[in-house]
Amino acid sequence: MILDGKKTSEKRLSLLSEKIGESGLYPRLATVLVGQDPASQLYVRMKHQACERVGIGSIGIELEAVATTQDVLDAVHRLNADSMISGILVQLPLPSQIDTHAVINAVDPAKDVDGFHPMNLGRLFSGSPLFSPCTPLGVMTLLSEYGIDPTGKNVVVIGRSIEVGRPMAALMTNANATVTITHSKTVDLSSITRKADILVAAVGRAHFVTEDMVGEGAVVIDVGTNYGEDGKLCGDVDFAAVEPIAQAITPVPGGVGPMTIATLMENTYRAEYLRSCGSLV
Ligand SMILES: NC(=O)C1=CN([C@@H]2O[C@H](COP(=O)(O)OP(=O)(O)OC[C@H]3O[C@@H](n4cnc5c(N)ncnc54)[C@H](OP(=O)(O)O)[C@@H]3O)[C@@H](O)[C@H]2O)C=CC1
Ligand SMILES: Nc1nc(=O)c2c([nH]1)NC[C@@H]1CN(c3ccc(C(=O)N[C@@H](CCC(=O)O)C(=O)O)cc3)C=[N+]21
Repeated sequence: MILDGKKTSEKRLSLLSEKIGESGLYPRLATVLVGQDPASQLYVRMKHQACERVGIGSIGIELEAVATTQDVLDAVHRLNADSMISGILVQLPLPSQIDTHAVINAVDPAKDVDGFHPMNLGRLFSGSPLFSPCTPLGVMTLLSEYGIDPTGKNVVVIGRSIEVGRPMAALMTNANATVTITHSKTVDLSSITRKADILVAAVGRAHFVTEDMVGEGAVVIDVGTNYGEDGKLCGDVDFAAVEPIAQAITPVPGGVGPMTIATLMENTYRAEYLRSCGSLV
């Protein structure tokens, strides 16, 4: 079975659009883009388009590639103080001269729709999340839409980044899975991945997950977005080889990527909703 992230995200965006319309609220997302990396520009554009589709206002702050940490912090502080803004997203990766941790830490946790602020990660890890990172939360939503319950399942996550691997493991733990996180220092990776009922690949290497690494009937989630030499987008999983033995698998494109964007929209609405109830100050 193919887990269709494109279709599922369309469904979620339509529902969200109705919900926003009925709420009388007008959420607004601010994106901060530093430099002119074409992939980052594309992603930011996609986020603005999704905003427009669901009735979220959006503004884009663009800074030069030579911007300093202080320049980015100034932009973030202005957005924190701006009562018109519900959510803030600083597009990653930032140029190497910028202190990414300082920037993430500067975002008001109540506007942190990416869920990368230590307070939000701490809440996620303690089992009472406020905002969870969009990519792993989008994976949870996709599984739930297909009726796949992680309870009691062996989940193996390849990758331990703050953006994907670690929060993925935390969300799965909160959903009662038994979780193993693996990374580049893991010994005998395939013996571990073969035991997974649900395998999540967030490595950043094309065709990294081959059929010998996957057990019969596993659910395979491919987070990778790699651009091949031909310029085409492909995931971390060798789809053609793994699909026949998997119970369910996400394609790239059309899998986790669109779910990330839909989840960002849901988090932004949530930020505005919580603010309107006075749940967050
Ligand atoms: N679809 C979407 O919405 C999104 C997709 N992505 C994509 O997901 C992928 C992962 O992203 P991200 O987590 O940010 O990437 P990072 O580069 O931050 O993390 C990659 C992880 O993979 C691990 N790794 C690298 N090589 C191996 C190996 N040989 N064996 C086992 N583990 C290995 C690294 O281990 P170590 O820690 O030891 O270095 C690291 O933990 C990328 O392709 C990215 O583009 C990311 C965000 C959103
Ligand atoms: N602060 C921050 N938050 C992020 O969430 C964030 C980020 N920085 N930096 C980069 C990664 C990557 N990311 C993706 C979003 C959508 C698709 C997506 O929709 N992909 C489409 C295809 C897009 C295409 O045509 O290339 C798909 O897979 O079908 C992919 C990847 C969010 N990220």
